[in-house]
Amino acid sequence: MRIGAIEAGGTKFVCGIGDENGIVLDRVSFPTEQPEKTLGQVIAYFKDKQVEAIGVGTFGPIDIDPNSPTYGYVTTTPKPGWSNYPFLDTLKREFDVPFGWDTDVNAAAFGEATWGAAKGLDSVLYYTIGTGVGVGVYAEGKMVHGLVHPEGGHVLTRRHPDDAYEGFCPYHGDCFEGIAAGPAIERRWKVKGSELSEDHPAWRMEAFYIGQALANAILMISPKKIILGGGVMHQLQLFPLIREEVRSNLNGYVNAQAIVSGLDDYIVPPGLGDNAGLCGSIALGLQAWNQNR
Ligand SMILES: Nc1ncnc2c1ncn2[C@@H]1O[C@H](COP(=O)(O)OP(=O)(O)OP(=O)(O)O)[C@@H](O)[C@H]1O
Ligand SMILES: [Zn+2]
Repeated sequence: MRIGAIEAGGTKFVCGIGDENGIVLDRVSFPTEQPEKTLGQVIAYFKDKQVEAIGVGTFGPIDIDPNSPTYGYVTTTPKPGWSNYPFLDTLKREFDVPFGWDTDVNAAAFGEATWGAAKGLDSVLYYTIGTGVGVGVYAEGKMVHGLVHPEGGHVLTRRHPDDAYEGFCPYHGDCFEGIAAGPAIERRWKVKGSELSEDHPAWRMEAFYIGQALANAILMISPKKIILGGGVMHQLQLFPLIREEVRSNLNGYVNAQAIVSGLDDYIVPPGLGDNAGLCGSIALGLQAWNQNR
């Protein structure tokens, strides 16, 4: 079967076709511009693709409450043109198929639980640490929705004693995203993260912040696996440093094998690699199709 998938990011859109096993059959990508233009490209791409469902995993914040009059809207984003934009309705007008709709990170968590590093688990957290920080929560076999959706990038972390950087979050300054996302690394050290050497002190400081956010999440959600993706996590030397910080923050309090002796398998990169987002959207589309049968 052919499932359409849209991974809508703040900088680029990825559209693709996948099958019911999460295999990506085709993909294209274009920059995120004004919604009329970008969604026009999305519609043109899917026009002749004969998909049976479409899954959308998108940047947010978004309205995911099916009973809300603005369900399927992007809500308060500063992204020019996208604030209060009826993203989902624009697509529904063109394609008479079931639609799945969730945040990019909830979708990625779902995709990883369906086909990736958390395959078979009913509980996983997915972090993307890139231009921003997003957290997807999949718990008890469902993507977590509440008042809105989880916004775990904006939790507060204690400051590193040697860190003078003020943070860039327009809402909170030095929240976790403000102090640990890619732009924070670049502004603090005056060089792009990708150009810092593997043993630069930046990575210990980065792990210090990520380790706190993860320890908090472990205490609050008790996930069975934590997956860390996004541009910054291409720095694989971060993984052992983060595990060390998590161990030290929890300090023996959480008595589970995964924490006590299994952190190497507990805090891991995406099993689906750079397809985590797109596969998540395929999984959303497949779920919508199944619910509609
Ligand atoms: N190899 C790398 N090492 C360190 N930082 C990197 C690396 N590659 C990209 N980054 C940083 O990650 C950020 C881009 O993140 P990503 O590639 O996940 O894109 P994005 O989709 O725009 O981010 P987001 O998921 O927040 O929308 C930039 O700040 C960039 O400097
Ligand atoms: Zn913030």
